[in-house]
Amino acid sequence: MAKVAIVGATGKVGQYAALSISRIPYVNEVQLYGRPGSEGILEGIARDLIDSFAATGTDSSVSWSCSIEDLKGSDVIIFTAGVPRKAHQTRNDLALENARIVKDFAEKIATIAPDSLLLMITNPVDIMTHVALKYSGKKSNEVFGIGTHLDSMRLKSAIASFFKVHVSEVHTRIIGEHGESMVPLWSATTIGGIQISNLPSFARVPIDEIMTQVKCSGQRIIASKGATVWGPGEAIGTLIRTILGNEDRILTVSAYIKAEVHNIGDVCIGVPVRINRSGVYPVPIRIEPLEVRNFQMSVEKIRRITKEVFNALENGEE
Ligand SMILES: NC(=O)C1=CN([C@@H]2O[C@H](COP(=O)(O)OP(=O)(O)OC[C@H]3O[C@@H](n4cnc5c(N)ncnc54)[C@H](O)[C@@H]3O)[C@@H](O)[C@H]2O)C=CC1
Ligand SMILES: O=C([O-])CC(=O)C(=O)O
Repeated sequence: MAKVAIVGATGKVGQYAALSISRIPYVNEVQLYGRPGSEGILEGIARDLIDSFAATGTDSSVSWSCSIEDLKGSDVIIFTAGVPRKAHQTRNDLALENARIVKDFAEKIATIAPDSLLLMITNPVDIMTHVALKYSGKKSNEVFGIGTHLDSMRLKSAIASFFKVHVSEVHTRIIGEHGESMVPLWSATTIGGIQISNLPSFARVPIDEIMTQVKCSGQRIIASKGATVWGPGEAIGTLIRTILGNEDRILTVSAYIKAEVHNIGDVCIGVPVRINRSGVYPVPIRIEPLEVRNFQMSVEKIRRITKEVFNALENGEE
């Protein structure tokens, strides 16, 4: 059984993540953590969550706290604290503001929760994952981000809809930045176990249209309803279930790579990893030359912004 804590639990994603993880049978304690002063709202969220349990037969305990020491003993800490973007912004526009929040938190939990896995959601998630890794001093398998898992879900739905098949028949993944430079791996996409390019109808797939839809999904949802909530919340649920069930599934998350993709590394970015109870393990892969080139460009972009953020954090820049 496991204790899972949510940092940023008063936020929109934090609240839905709480509901989503409370339904995982391995979770016996959900801890809602918020900034000092948010005790009242945390209590309300906890009560509302507990009200749902009688209907779902959920049997976890729910606690709330504004004291960071209470995160001690968490098996996994899900980090959703920070500013979300407005529809006219890119995720990278949030980098420095959110990096300061992540750094402060990572330094504190280094001693409070040295054994916890840390799942980053806050955007820009690849850069926040690297900031959390650096300042928490944790091992690289213990700190990871939701990365391109949600983008891969979005692509999977779009492909299933085009081919009129159940989503479970589609296997695909997107690697790279959770953002504009993301790279769909058509070479790793199958429908009913058949490589997608071996299906005659592949020629009719509107690839550019589908990728625009995937890339703009977050922005479109933010423009119309203010925030993306259920997609990320369910993605968080899948990741936590995979970890706590020690499932060894291969999912695409933001992880620190050394050289696993064609010798490209020293960056936190979306890649296929094997996930289990002790964390994430990037899977060495070989992909098509065009995919390598696009991944390399995505890596260079993320490395550059990460470096700028690290420099600004070290120099105390505003
Ligand atoms: N990577 C992904 O796939 C996704 C990432 N996100 C990101 O998750 C983050 C949260 O999004 P929402 O829940 O919609 O935002 P929200 O505004 O509803 O919630 C933000 C949370 O962060 C806390 N917070 C804000 N400033 C803080 C500070 N200085 N120190 C400590 N805590 C602070 C707030 O109290 C609140 O709990 C954003 O950065 C958003 O971009 C959201 C959806 C998907
Ligand atoms: O678009 C955003 O800012 C939120 C997010 O990362 C997503 O839903 O993909």
